[in-house]
Amino acid sequence: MILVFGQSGQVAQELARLSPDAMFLGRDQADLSDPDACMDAIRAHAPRAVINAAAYTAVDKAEDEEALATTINGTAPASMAQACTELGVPLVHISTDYVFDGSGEQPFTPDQPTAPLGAYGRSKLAGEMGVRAAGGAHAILRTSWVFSAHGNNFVKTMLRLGTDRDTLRVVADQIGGPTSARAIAHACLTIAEKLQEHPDLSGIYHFSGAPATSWAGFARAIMAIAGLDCQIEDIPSTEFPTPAQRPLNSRMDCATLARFGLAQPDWHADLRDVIAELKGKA
Ligand SMILES: NC(=O)C1=CN([C@@H]2O[C@H](COP(=O)(O)OP(=O)(O)OC[C@H]3O[C@@H](n4cnc5c(N)ncnc54)[C@H](OP(=O)(O)O)[C@@H]3O)[C@@H](O)[C@H]2O)C=CC1
Ligand SMILES: Cc1cn([C@H]2C[C@H](O)[C@@H](COP(=O)(O)OP(=O)(O)O[C@H]3O[C@@H](C)C(=O)[C@@H](O)[C@H]3O)O2)c(=O)[nH]c1=O
Ligand SMILES: [Mg+2]
Repeated sequence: MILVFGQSGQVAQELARLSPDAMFLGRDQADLSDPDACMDAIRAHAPRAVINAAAYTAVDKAEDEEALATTINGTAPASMAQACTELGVPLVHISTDYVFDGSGEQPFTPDQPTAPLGAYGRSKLAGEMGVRAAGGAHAILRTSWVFSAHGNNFVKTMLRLGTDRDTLRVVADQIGGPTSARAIAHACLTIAEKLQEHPDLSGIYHFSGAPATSWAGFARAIMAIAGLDCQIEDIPSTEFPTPAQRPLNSRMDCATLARFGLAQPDWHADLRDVIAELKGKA
């Protein structure tokens, strides 16, 4: 059995669709603010692989709650990895582009130095280090700009705002790869299967949607596909102040994912699917 931490999140819900036989632990079954409980859950269920799809993802709020974010995103994954190492089963752990400082214009490779700009990024980096330190079979999958029909995400925010407003001001100097939760879930399952036979493939991998765009570019695509008459005005990040600073360059080089037979997903195609799904629900 594959054990998944997370139940209500974007990636967890897509994992449930693709792999209904997996076991999903929501907050009630395993609270990541109690890392020992996560360790105990793995020991108790003795799965053949573990996927961690739960995290503290409120980027701005993390600035005020760094200790809690660090327990959930740093200590809990480290404890999961220790339990997985004991059992000899692989852990697939999801991380973020926000571990980088966003300098330059080239895509970051997995081995490039990290330097998070905010508390969320620091907490996720702590998780990466904890997972690696446990010394077992693992994949750290760094992804970015996750969207889906569930939960909170930029696509749903834009659809909501775009319905009421004629224009929206959106940052155009942060560049990255929007990634569907569906594609991430598929990648996690593929990697979890392969790592069981090939623990030598352990390491950090990048997985983000292509082609790279800005949040403003992504917003325009959302309005176009949804048929909403809302103009997107390009603004610099300096005109959209937020408690946490975001990286300007979130481009990630995903080439090494080919080791698992995975390529970058086309976010346009996935965005069409998500918007169609949301329209179906409405
Ligand atoms: N969202 C994004 O844009 C990006 C996300 N990532 C990473 O991808 C992964 C999946 O993110 P995504 O699906 O978007 O996340 P969501 O924000 O959609 O969901 C987060 C999940 O974590 C759970 N969770 C939060 N705190 C706890 C806790 N203390 N104990 C147990 N569960 C908890 C939530 O449960 P509940 O519903 O009960 O709160 C929820 O199921 C994370 O590792 C995230 O860091 C990486 C790049 C971009
Ligand atoms: C709503 C809105 C946002 N923005 C900007 C703010 C921000 O720079 C950008 C995206 O807004 P969000 O709130 O979705 O950003 P954010 O929550 O920081 O998204 C991040 O979440 C974490 C979990 C990750 O790991 C990252 O990969 C990334 O997806 O758009 C505008 O410019 N105009 C607007 O009207
Ligand atoms: Mg957000």
